[in-house]
Amino acid sequence: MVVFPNCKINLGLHVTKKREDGYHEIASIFYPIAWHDALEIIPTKKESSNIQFTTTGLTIPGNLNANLCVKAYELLKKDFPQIPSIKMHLHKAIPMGAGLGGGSSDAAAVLQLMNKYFQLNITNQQLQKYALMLGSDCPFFLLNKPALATGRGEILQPIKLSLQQYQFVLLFPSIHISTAWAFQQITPTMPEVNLLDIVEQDISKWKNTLVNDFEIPVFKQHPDLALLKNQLYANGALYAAMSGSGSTLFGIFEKGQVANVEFPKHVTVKII
Ligand SMILES: C[C@@](CO)(OP(=O)(O)O)[C@H](O)COP(=O)(O)OP(=O)(O)OC[C@H]1O[C@@H](n2ccc(N)nc2=O)[C@H](O)[C@@H]1O
Ligand SMILES: Nc1ncnc2c1ncn2[C@@H]1O[C@H](COP(=O)(O)OP(=O)(O)O)[C@@H](O)[C@H]1O
Repeated sequence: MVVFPNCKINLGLHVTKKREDGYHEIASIFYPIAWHDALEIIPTKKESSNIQFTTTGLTIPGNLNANLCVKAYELLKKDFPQIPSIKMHLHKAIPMGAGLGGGSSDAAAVLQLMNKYFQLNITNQQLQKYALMLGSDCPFFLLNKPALATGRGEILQPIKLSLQQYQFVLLFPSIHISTAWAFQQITPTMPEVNLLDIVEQDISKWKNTLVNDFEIPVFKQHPDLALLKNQLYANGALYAAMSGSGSTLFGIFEKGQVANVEFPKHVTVKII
């Protein structure tokens, strides 16, 4: 069985509080974006290990056994020993360390796929708990609809927000940002604005109101990213920002406006 996990962008992101457990409270609007990996699971006869995991596409840093897909399999296998041995293949297309949540999306897909394929009958509520054990972004991908995220990112309030009439330009400048490092750069503060109020307004108003707290420290470390954001606006973006802890910048354009846009050669450009 093959599925195609997608990524997300953050429309506004505030880091509001540091918690006792080392994580931070955030407030952000998560919006799904149709840039996909591909993931296949095939049950197999029991071999030396429970899971044979292979990848193609972009090279994923770190040991294969540390991959979130393998961790998701092992997490369920611990509680559901009836899960058979499997072959799992991931074709990686979503950039990593990019603020797009690709790894979390893959992990959420493994949880959902195994629940369905092996008829584990895990409730949505329990799946959300497993997902949060794998990553703060992971529960969002079980919902995969526009939502206000609070807490670590797992308290999700679905919202009515459709940006289907626009085109998205995503720019990945091949800079890998560590999420843990990005959080450490921030002094948490409660925002004076309300994200839900802002996204209800016309997109032309977002430029001066919708803020990602990570932009200041990440742009300070990588000034080229601020230039790329400016380029998105110079090319006619209605709204432009960094996604999550970076380094991907996105611009939201009127359809048809994107054809004339040009960006530096070293940047991966995805138009959706
Ligand atoms: C910043 C956000 C915004 O959507 O996304 P990305 O930029 O990574 O895509 C998320 O909060 C990232 O979620 P995710 O990438 O799943 O993070 P995790 O694996 O849970 O945590 C990685 C590290 O980031 C820090 N962390 C993460 C989430 C959070 N609410 N508070 C934190 O302090 C912790 O130091 C943690 O050890
Ligand atoms: N399936 C996976 N896809 C991508 N990265 C993974 C995966 N499993 C583990 N990782 C690790 O997680 C890191 C962050 O990846 P990712 O979730 O894509 O970043 P971000 O949340 O910043 O978009 C990677 O550099 C990699 O070491």
